[in-house]
Amino acid sequence: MRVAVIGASGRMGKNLITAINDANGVFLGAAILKPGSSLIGADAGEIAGVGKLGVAAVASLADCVDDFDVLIDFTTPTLTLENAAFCAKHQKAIVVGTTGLNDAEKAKLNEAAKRSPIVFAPNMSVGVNLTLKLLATAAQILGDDYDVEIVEAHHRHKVDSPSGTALRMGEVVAEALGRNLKECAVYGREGQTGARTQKEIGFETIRAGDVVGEHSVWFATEGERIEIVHKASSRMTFAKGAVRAASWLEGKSAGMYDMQDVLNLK
Ligand SMILES: NC(=O)C1=CN([C@@H]2O[C@H](COP(=O)(O)OP(=O)(O)OC[C@H]3O[C@@H](n4cnc5c(N)ncnc54)[C@H](OP(=O)(O)O)[C@@H]3O)[C@@H](O)[C@H]2O)C=CC1
Ligand SMILES: O=C(O)C1=N[C@H](C(=O)O)C[C@H](O)C1
Repeated sequence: MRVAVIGASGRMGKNLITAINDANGVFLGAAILKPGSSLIGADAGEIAGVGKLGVAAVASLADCVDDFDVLIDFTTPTLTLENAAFCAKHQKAIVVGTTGLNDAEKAKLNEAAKRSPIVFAPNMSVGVNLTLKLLATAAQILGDDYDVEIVEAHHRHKVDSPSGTALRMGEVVAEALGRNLKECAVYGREGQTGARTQKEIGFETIRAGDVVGEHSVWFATEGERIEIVHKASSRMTFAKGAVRAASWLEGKSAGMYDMQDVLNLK
């Protein structure tokens, strides 16, 4: 399977090229950079630091449309939507790791998934996807007596908050408790907020230094507290998951899938 990486010189882009190079059964078909990048024409393997791979970086998907079967996209919401529309038009599968899409943008991605298969997940690591299962179980057992708070920390460059993973964790817990996250989420308290309400789910965000990604979900009541914690120490965990998703997409029909589908966790 030939895989293309867009945003190839980004934090995830370089890890994705490395993960594709390490994997069996997939190889790098194309690498796409922002138009105007000084790296256009450079070897994608050298951009990623894995040595020459014989794939010169290009400035658009149109420049490499015949060179890939599946695109991996960890970029920005606006660009991801353009890429998904391109893939739908050209019958290519796409793995989307981009976070920070609003509801309207997610609806557009769902439209594209009617024409070609998409794996879309805010976190591609096996550990986080297992954690989502643990959270649903914990919430079902603990019920409304336990206050739920979600704390996440990421590097100083991250542009969206809370993280896509934290929001997905909130959705999973809310669903297990029979709540709608849109109605019960509270983001970053400040000032005279009043006492906590029983059914709110709180989100706290830390942005600092080079933190790869940490998520901690608290279930706290009088007398005890459970914390379910996931800490990523390398972006390769996300990249390997995305490459696994790309392989899994081979032969799939159009539709919207997530990492729970890829990992058979549903
Ligand atoms: N689902 C998951 O498991 C994970 C998701 N993410 C998400 O992935 C996204 C990217 O994160 P990260 O890699 O840290 O961010 P980066 O900013 O490092 O990477 C984004 C890349 O996209 C490039 N880009 C921007 N515009 C274009 C364009 N028009 N054409 C081609 N490339 C373009 C940028 O280029 P330039 O630098 O030149 O602007 C940059 O290299 C975020 O939404 C993040 O939250 C991150 C990790 C894991
Ligand atoms: O921007 C990041 O770095 C990450 N983003 C994802 C998110 O928003 O959940 C996943 C991971 O935690 C790293």
